[in-house]
Amino acid sequence: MIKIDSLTKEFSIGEKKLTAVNDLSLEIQSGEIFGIIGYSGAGKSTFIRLLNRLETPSSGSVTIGDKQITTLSKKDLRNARQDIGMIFQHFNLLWSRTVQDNIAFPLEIAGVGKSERQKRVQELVDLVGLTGREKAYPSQLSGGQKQRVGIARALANRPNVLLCDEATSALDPETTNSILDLLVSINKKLGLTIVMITHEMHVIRKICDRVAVMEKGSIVEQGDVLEVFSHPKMPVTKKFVKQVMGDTDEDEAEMNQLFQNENNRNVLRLHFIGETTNQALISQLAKKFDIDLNILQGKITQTQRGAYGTLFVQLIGDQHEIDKAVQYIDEQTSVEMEVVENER
Ligand SMILES: Nc1ncnc2c1ncn2[C@@H]1O[C@H](COP(=O)(O)OP(=O)(O)OP(=O)(O)O)[C@@H](O)[C@H]1O
Repeated sequence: MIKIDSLTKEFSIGEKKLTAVNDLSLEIQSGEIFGIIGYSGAGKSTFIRLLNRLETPSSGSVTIGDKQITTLSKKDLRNARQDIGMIFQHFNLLWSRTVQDNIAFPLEIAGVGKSERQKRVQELVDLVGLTGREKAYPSQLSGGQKQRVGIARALANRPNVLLCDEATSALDPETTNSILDLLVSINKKLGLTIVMITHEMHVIRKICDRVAVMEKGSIVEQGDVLEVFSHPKMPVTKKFVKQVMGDTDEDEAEMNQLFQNENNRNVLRLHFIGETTNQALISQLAKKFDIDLNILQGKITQTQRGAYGTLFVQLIGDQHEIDKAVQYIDEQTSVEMEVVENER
């Protein structure tokens, strides 16, 4: 477990003091993928660099496993860092070294012998999907491949924790997805705890179990990703959710317009959260009851903890059958439902 207690980092700029991380406390469980999201300047990079003491805190503590990182001597810190891998937005590779030599670098520093090093490097190359590219130089690789080298290098000494500092921000959406998939598979295969900072809600949605929202050096909201998606509290969180879900207020307004038309009766708003999200519900309803279903609008998005979203559906047919279908959704499924009333 990672335990962060009242962590504060102040920078002095001339006479002025700037508090980049402000009395921040947080617990991250072993084996989870924990995301920290915030806009530029929120203090995310400073925070993640405090975890492995690339930045020295002004006050507070960071404990990873049984080690209090903040009080370790330089030598003990060097050893402790072998348990904490890190990847970066701009990869931070050694440009004059090949893929295999970049990955071997932390093993050389740790004093691992040549034959064991070679074996480990090959394992890592295979793990991150770079087989055949061992002798390439970073300049010959795509952005996604460079990040794969970064990940392999970060995992070389078999760390328990992987810190990701905007690891996909320099990548196009498709490559971002492939790197995120790789991180999930590594998390599952190795039981690695992953802490990632990002300004993209898509990253949180796709791979994180829990999320904390950071603003002005503090965490203003945190929880399970699904919970935060479905019930965002703070304005900043609502803005991030909008990044992925679109503007739900606008959607509502559009739907209300539609309901002014009296032909639009029997409209349901189905709200899916997590395991309850069962898109098969629509086909089930059509099979079980003598009705047609017309999907008017909606958005369902997948998270690590299941899917989340809203569908507006109109039920068409005999009112008795429609009532039975509504009762079925209400009583037999865990989908949250609201019958949207026609105002006329
Ligand atoms: N070494 C430093 N010296 C002085 N101020 C710093 C230093 N590092 C960061 N800051 C300031 O601390 C605040 C938080 O910066 P930080 O980089 O941690 O934010 P961030 O959320 O990661 O944003 P970004 O994604 O833009 O880097 C900013 O106001 C920044 O200017």
